[in-house]
Amino acid sequence: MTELQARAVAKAYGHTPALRGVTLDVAEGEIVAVTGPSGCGKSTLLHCLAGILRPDAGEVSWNGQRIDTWSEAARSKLRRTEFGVLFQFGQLVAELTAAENVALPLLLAGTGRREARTAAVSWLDRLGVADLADTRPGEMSGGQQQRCAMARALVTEPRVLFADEPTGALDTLAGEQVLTRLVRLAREQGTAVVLVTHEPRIAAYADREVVLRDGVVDDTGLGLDAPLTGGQR
Ligand SMILES: Nc1ncnc2c1ncn2[C@@H]1O[C@H](COP(=O)(O)OP(=O)(O)OP(=O)(O)O)[C@@H](O)[C@H]1O
Repeated sequence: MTELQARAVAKAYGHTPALRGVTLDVAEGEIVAVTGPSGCGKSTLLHCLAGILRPDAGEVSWNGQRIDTWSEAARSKLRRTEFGVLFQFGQLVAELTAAENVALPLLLAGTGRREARTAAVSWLDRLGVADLADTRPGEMSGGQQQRCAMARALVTEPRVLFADEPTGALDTLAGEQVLTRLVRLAREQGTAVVLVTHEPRIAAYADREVVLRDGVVDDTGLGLDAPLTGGQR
């Protein structure tokens, strides 16, 4: 069943068009990689799908309901409940321990402290960093921080996780290890993932790859192997 739909989504920053009519469906539990050259609109599309940005034209729907017309408060609530968002730099709160960081979305949703802590430690364990529960981000490696950020993005068991180059700050091997774990955990709990990445290797973990080029979906079927006429890969 299609849960998330973008219809002819367009978005410009001033006179710079970023998206020029993108149509895309994400089914329940589907893992979709969004790839394409730098500047082709990947992050903008992710932000529009997640309700962070409002498109200038077109529609974004979730479970058959149009969400791009919702208020900022309603879209923000959706991101705290049914959606999860993960960026390249995990953006952990420096003053909080790993467990406190991961528990935060649950506490904001009204879960009790003890229950939130238990769930946080369990997710840290699933990401392989339970031993860091009482450690602050400043004392962790980049990969460890990113695992904690992933635990925090998954602890609410979102229906869709939006991840923008989530391992971009890690070296290839560390990035791939963290990502395979993320994909496995998402599959286990039926979370759909929209994953923005530059890396064709990483896109291989997805069920489907959507290639953007100059703000539109490239459906030539040539993907990233197509010769480029401009821009960088
Ligand atoms: N805040 C902004 N203000 C102005 N222009 C922007 C802004 N964000 C993005 N753009 C422009 O919109 C276009 C699409 O940017 P976007 O970040 O969505 O691409 P991307 O494919 O994610 O790029 P990258 O792979 O380099 O991260 C680019 O031309 C970019 O320069």
